[in-house]
Amino acid sequence: MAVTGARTAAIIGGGVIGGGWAARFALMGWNVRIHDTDPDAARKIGAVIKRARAAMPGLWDVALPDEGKVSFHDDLAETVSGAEWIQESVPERLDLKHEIYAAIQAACTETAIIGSSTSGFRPSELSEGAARPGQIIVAHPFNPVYLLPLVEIVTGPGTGDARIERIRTTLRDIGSHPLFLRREIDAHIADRLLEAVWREALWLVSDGVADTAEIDDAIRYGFGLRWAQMGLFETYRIAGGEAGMRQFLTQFGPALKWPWSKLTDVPDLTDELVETIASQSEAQSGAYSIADLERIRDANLVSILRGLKARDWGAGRLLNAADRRVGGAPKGLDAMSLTGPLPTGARAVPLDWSDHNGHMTEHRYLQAFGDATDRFLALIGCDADYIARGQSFFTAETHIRHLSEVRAGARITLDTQLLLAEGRRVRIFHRMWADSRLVATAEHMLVHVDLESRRAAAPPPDLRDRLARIAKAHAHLPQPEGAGPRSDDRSRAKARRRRTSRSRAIFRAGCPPPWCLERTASDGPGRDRPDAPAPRAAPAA
Ligand SMILES: NC(=O)C1=CN([C@@H]2O[C@H](COP(=O)(O)OP(=O)(O)OC[C@H]3O[C@@H](n4cnc5c(N)ncnc54)[C@H](O)[C@@H]3O)[C@@H](O)[C@H]2O)C=CC1
Ligand SMILES: C[N+](C)(C)CC(=O)CC(=O)[O-]
Repeated sequence: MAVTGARTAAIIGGGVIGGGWAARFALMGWNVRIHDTDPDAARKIGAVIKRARAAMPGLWDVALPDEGKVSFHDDLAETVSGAEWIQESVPERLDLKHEIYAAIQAACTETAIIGSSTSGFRPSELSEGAARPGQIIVAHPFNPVYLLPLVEIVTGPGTGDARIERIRTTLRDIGSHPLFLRREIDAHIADRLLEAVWREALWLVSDGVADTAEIDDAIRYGFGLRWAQMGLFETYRIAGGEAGMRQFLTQFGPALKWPWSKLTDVPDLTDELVETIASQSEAQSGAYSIADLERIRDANLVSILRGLKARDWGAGRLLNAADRRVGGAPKGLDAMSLTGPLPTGARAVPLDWSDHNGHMTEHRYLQAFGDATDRFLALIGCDADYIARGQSFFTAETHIRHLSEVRAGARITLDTQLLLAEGRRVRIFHRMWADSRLVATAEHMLVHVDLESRRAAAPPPDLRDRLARIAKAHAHLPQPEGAGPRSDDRSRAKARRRRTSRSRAIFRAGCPPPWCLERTASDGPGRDRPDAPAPRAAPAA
């Protein structure tokens, strides 16, 4: 049953949270065995995994491992036998959880980690009467488990250093962020905070101060936006002005003694209050089904997380580190075969790259091809250090062909053929594949430039040598279908165009002056124009 080399996770209870765990493990390449007493569990988890496939892999800017095999088992012992990580996500009832651990420990290996998704029980409560108490820990995730990185870890005295290290590395391997609690408390850290806000929100409704939509607006238009990127303490540090946190505490400390919040006082969930909240919630969100809301939530979270990723901040920084772990160090040119197009990208299509037609939108093709160009340039030595030393390539011309559609979550790979490396000019041809389907191609004309003068300049010998090595190998490859004419035909055509339209073309706003791009090392100084403007195209890197 197991795919060779893949690790195995067992999920006991595959509801909202167990389904999310199953999706995260499977999409990170683990084989996943699921045991759930609900006969409808396979359908429900299938829907979660489908949603996760569209949303999760695109959070990474590198390709994730091949998806693991997901299987369903009626027998709990069969589910957990030989599994490395066993995640219990049955309803929040201590007696039920105890029953489940007894059955798990009778069948699992002693080295397996048994994590509980419990929102509030402590490890000492969970492991009461267990055969091996140290084996059971709290691993509390956040919904949706396949997108949110946080997992609160609460261990007990018997957990042991070696197991703690395995918990840390395993969760990092699946792209999660383990937050180890210093000691056990009811409801860990996050649910303690959430519960306080939740209680206040219920009081606000119960007291008729606000309805459910108004309370949600207070969060999503205000402090909710701040919390996603800086949390509470960093946010309030800024609110103290230049004097920071000390000033904030001095200024707002007294308010803590005022009756602003109801703290542990809980409103009675009378039938009337339940009806009030349920009908307000229906008026607020009833236009959407739960499945619609889950899709909208996932798309919003992906955009927020990818935004934070671009800023390399908070959860985004975490994801960038996960990219480096999953993608590993990129191969250099010397480690590559040059007999075919060079591999220049592999990733999944992010959810927020989709448009109203339900497939990857136009400008994201340019982004994916632009990333492939950057990778190609890094391979020939034009990397961040090279650019910092004052030289780079600018893209002067791009031609993209869309051949077949791709949807969010689809894995795409890119490869690059060098068509021309002559003087300052480099012409490359990228192909984008989804499985074995050619979905798009892009041809780019790049010009090597001096970043000080902003003008075309000959590349240095080491860079020219690497280009020449690739060019020699790629000269044996057939001209790709859809590529522009070869350089000889191109030069002749351009020369013709130059004769007829040079004066009109040069100064058209935003257009790179063709004569500037066409100059080659063999052009000689006689063709230099003292009034030549710099190429105006976007930088490639
Ligand atoms: N829903 C949430 O937002 C979060 C819940 N949690 C925790 O995760 C755990 C599970 O919660 P949910 O997924 O929300 O509940 P759920 O009700 O959606 O899922 C529970 C699943 O367990 C299955 N189940 C019940 N008895 C079983 C048994 N004896 N053997 C195998 N499967 C059994 C049910 O059929 C169901 O599919 C709870 O401990 C909860 O506190 C943690 C984080 C967030
Ligand atoms: C409401 N809840 C206590 C089950 C919430 C959690 O445990 C975490 C979450 O995802 O909000």
